[in-house]
Amino acid sequence: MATGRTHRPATRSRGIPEATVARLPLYLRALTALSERSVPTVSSEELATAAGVNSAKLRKDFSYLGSYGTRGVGYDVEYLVYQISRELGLTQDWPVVIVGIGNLGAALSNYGGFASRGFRVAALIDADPAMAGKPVAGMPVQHMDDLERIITDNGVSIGVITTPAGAAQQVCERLVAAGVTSILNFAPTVLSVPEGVDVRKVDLSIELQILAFHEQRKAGEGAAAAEAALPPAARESAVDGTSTASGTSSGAANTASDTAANTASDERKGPDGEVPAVMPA
Ligand SMILES: NC(=O)c1ccc[n+]([C@@H]2O[C@H](COP(=O)([O-])OP(=O)(O)OC[C@H]3O[C@@H](n4cnc5c(N)ncnc54)[C@H](O)[C@@H]3O)[C@@H](O)[C@H]2O)c1
Repeated sequence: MATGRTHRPATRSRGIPEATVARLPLYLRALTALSERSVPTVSSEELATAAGVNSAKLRKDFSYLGSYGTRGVGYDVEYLVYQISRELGLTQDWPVVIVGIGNLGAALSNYGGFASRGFRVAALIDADPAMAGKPVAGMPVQHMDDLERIITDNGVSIGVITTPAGAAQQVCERLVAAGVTSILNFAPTVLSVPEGVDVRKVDLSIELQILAFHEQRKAGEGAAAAEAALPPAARESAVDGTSTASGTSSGAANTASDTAANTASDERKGPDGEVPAVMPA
């Protein structure tokens, strides 16, 4: 098996940069909400705010789709929903298998949001013989022995891995050998896949680490601002009185921030520069 990562050029063959592709689901979510409220048109500023994206970036992103909007009117909501869905391949039904039906796998199986976005859970698969035939989210869990047949019969190209980390690579290899070419990995491990297989990873603890880093920085800034607001005499006595303690604690805080920042950014990129599926806000 090749060293395995998702090797993708920064720009897709049809000329849409990966960063734009990563923002398309954000636009689609905001547009779907507008469509549900029967809003006919939206300005780039309104849509950018709803999607949490800068409006100049949004206009640039939409230019890749050939969508420029109408001056003074904005973008046609329904047409943009169609365009983005088509670009993301969501105008067709995607059968998906979930492998590892424990706490997380069962929770994902019960999530209703996949179907409305074009993803049909075709099968739930687990290695535990005691699970076989048990209903989860209204479907019987199937055994790993049947994985290859299930994938072929259902034409599955997307697999979700929610097994323990130690089993994930082996599960991944079986999925790929059976014809799966896209994997959403929840297990906390880096998967090796051959050229042509896409892996997206989701790790909520990494997102929490990034938030912890920002929380810590906010707390540090708050303490500095409070100290700066003190009258000079009080500031000096505050510094004198706590010089050792504050020196130690701020040194520790810096070290911890640096560690959190490094961990978060290293983990976020992955060794191959792969970006996790969940993007920070
Ligand atoms: N990405 C995240 O944010 C996130 C959050 C929570 C959990 N996780 C990860 O998700 C995974 C599952 O967590 P969980 O709490 O659901 O665990 P769990 O133990 O409840 O479930 C794991 C399931 O995988 C099955 N399994 C084990 N080996 C298998 C194999 N070789 N083939 C098929 N099935 C196999 C087990 O029988 C079990 O049903 C873990 O790796 C965990 O670290 C990730």
